[in-house]
Amino acid sequence: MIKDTPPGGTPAIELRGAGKVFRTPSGAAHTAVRDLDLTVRQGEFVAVVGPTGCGKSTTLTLVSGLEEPTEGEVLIGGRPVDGIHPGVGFVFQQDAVFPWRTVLSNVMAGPRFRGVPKAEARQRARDWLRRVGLAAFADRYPHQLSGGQRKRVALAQTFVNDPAILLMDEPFSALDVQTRALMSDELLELWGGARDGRSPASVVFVTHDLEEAIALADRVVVMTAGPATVKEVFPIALPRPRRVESVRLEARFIEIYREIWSALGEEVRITRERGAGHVA
Ligand SMILES: Nc1ncnc2c1ncn2[C@@H]1O[C@H](COP(=O)(O)OP(=O)(O)OP(=O)(O)O)[C@@H](O)[C@H]1O
Repeated sequence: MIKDTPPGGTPAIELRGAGKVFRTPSGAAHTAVRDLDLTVRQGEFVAVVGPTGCGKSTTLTLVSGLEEPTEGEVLIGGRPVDGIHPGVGFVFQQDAVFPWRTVLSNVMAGPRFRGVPKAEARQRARDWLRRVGLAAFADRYPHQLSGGQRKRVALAQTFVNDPAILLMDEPFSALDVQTRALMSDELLELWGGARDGRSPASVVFVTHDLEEAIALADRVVVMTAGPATVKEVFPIALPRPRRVESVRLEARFIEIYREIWSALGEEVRITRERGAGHVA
């Protein structure tokens, strides 16, 4: 087990003994996550893997401020999370685009909402559309784009707000395998080069795909079967820059995969043996 303390400076995200109990419609208590201890450093890319339904998304909603913990603490930049933090960006499996707005207007929406003057918002949006390879698509509507292109819009929409923290919940899982690998590479490039010489965003990336987790992350967090807590944290000592299609063929990658799978596979088996979910 790797001790989870950052080397110095204020950690970007801290979960300290955090837990979440939901009330089900029948009034019963359902523990989704428990005793979560995790620190994400500034500029660190952390991937979270765990069996289906274990509580990965719930962990993200606690960090996002969309839900409050019922136990323990969640801190961003050393302060308790109190509602949705302006420095946090999200990318989910479902695209959060406005279907009635053009691509450009979608990417401008965040800065406009934050009070950026129209001309500057347009300029920033155009710049991000260029960076994600969609400069020629600014006037299209979301339904006129492919799944991968819509995902690029979602990335531009998020990065245009210059988030210090990026929360991603299976952002590429609806894409085909090749597009997915391409998008992972693009994400790494955007993440590495986004903040003009400043430390990159701190990322928490939830995925079902262990290969994706290893290819992207500095550390991979394995969660237990639900109610989830941190089972083990694995540092990924693979050099950057990485290209996901080539890095996963490296001998070291395969060794890391085996090591993490021995921890994750056990939790997946427990979840399967219980059936789809767990009894709270
Ligand atoms: N609002 C809610 N009310 C009641 N129970 C909830 C609520 N949200 C989530 N849960 C339950 O909490 C548990 C964890 O759900 P969560 O979505 O966090 O898991 P997950 O690991 O992200 O799942 P998956 O891998 O399938 O996406 C599940 O049993 C789920 O049914």
